[in-house]
Amino acid sequence: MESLGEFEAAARSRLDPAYYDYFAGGAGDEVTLRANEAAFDRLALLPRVLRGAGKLQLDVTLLGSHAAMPVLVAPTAFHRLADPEGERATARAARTAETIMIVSMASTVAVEDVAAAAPGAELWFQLYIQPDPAFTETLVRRAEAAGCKALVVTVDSPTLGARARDRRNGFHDLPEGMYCENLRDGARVRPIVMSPELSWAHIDQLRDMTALPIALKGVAHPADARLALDHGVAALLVSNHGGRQLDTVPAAIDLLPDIVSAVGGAIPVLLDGGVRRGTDVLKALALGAAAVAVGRPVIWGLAADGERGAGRVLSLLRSEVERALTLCGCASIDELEPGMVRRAC
Ligand SMILES: Cc1cc2nc3c(=O)[nH]c(=O)nc-3n(C[C@H](O)[C@H](O)[C@H](O)COP(=O)(O)O)c2cc1C
Ligand SMILES: CC(C)CC(=O)C(=O)O
Repeated sequence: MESLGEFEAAARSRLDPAYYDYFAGGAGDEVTLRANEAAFDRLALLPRVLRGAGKLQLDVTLLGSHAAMPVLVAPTAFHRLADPEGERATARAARTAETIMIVSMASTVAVEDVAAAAPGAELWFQLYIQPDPAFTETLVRRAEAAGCKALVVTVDSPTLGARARDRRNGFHDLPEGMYCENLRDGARVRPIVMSPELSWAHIDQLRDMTALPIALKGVAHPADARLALDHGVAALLVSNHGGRQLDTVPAAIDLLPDIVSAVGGAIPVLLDGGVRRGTDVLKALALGAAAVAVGRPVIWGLAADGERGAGRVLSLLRSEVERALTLCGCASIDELEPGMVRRAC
């Protein structure tokens, strides 16, 4: 398969339609879901020429973790719905691509087992802070012990987005025998609680609880980006949750410039949402992202062909980034700058 679009088609033909809809769908009228991809298409790249470019350089170091390319695996739930090996397969694919996998708190393989399946993989852990601080601490300790190098706290989910496809399909529970393994607490599996009561005080408490760097995922407003700096956050992930939470939030790539300017280089800014081509990666990096993450494309790879499919998605993106960078007259991703991106229409 030669493009991420083909992986989605292959995944769709293999998946139970209700699972396909869960993975593919968004909230409300899916305005934001569509906008994420469409906004990349409205941006044009302006290449430089005759630059005597040297050897390609795609490596990035983020929060002390190394990635051989500026494309990370975004945290997505329920990988065993796509492949029996689930997150084990994803972690191995990420390790082969030498990139960072952000393990979802809602993974269907326990974080310890994800780590054990892919020794040497660079893992971060995505956390929904739970109202019970003792349980949040249990999750943090498990992520630390499993070797995760950062916590990615998702802050765009004070409640779950309204997902019409799931309602229509009656999809609200994992099938028999599949669980959110990180939510096990003795004999029971706890539900994930999304709470509107979370505040910056919870971020401060988390900072006191752990030495791991904390990234916030889902910051959209520049004022919140500035507050994040005041609260010692180590990175921001600009994201609208792939259009699955509040509908009609702007496309992720359209949110990026204001967040980058609010942060003023103090901490790295990452982005996810709608990245489907190497050229999308370049646009985000040129506009100031330190790296991007991909959610659905990895799931499509996983559903199409397990570890190999997820690996192929990542290697396709890598080769697209390499070619686009060379065609832009650049050797290193550090040479990308805002002047190379134009609004196309
Ligand atoms: C099926 C699915 C499950 C997701 N699960 C989580 C999750 O557990 N935690 C989280 O913070 N974000 C979750 N997300 C959001 C992703 O991390 C990411 O923001 C989004 O997928 C990026 O958009 P993209 O799919 O267009 O690349 C999920 C997204 C999808 C599609
Ligand atoms: C609610 C979770 C289990 C997963 C999630 O964040 C999502 O489906 O977007």
